Amino acid sequence: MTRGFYIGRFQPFHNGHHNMVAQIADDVDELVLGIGSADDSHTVRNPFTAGERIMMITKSLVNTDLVTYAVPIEDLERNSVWVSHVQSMSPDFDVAYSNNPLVIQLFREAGIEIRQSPMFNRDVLEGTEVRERMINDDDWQSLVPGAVTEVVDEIGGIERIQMISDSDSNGR
Ligand SMILES: Nc1ncnc2c1ncn2[C@@H]1O[C@H](COP(=O)(O)OP(=O)(O)OP(=O)(O)O)[C@@H](O)[C@H]1O
Ligand SMILES: NC(=O)c1ccc[n+]([C@@H]2O[C@H](COP(=O)(O)O)[C@@H](O)[C@H]2O)c1
Repeated sequence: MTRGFYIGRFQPFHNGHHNMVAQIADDVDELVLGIGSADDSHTVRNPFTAGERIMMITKSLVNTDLVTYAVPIEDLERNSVWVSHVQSMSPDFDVAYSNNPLVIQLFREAGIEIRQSPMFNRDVLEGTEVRERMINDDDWQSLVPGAVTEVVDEIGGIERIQMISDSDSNGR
């Protein structure tokens, strides 16, 4: 039995993340999805709460042939103890997945196996691009699983991100 760990901010969970999970599913029996920056929400860069991101992920992966756990992980001021913090919040895992250079470095230094994946269609499958389209009333729905569109509708996500962007001093 192998359990993997995949961390991201998932703001929102998009088709690039979904493809990455589909690929990871070939390697592992179970997967923990770490919801990074769990303490942040209501900014342009991090518009959705940890709870909202749990809904997006759980509903998007309902038909995936994999046991999944979504676990919120708050940020820390100290990178040097971040991996221990992650381990303290997550079910045990054998291998971590990320394409983020800092995350890769921290797991490596902690002696944990880390795997990267190719980027899928990165010119559009990027959280920043999805959020820009939400703000500008462009087509963001084609970049995310159908379940994410439903969650964003349910929580009034478009109204929220447009409001934040209007009043904004938060970075994108
Ligand atoms: N299109 C993609 N294909 C493969 N992996 C991706 C893709 N987009 C993001 N990832 C990876 O998924 C993980 C989580 O990504 P993250 O939540 O930061 O999304 P992002 O699209 O990079 O968002 P943002 O633009 O908001 O920073 C990171 O390791 C990231 O490199
Ligand atoms: N010191 C820390 O709190 C620390 C260090 C490395 C990564 N992280 C988090 O891990 C997540 C990585 O996800 P992304 O690949 O989506 O950036 C982010 O939420 C990031 O803030 C936090």
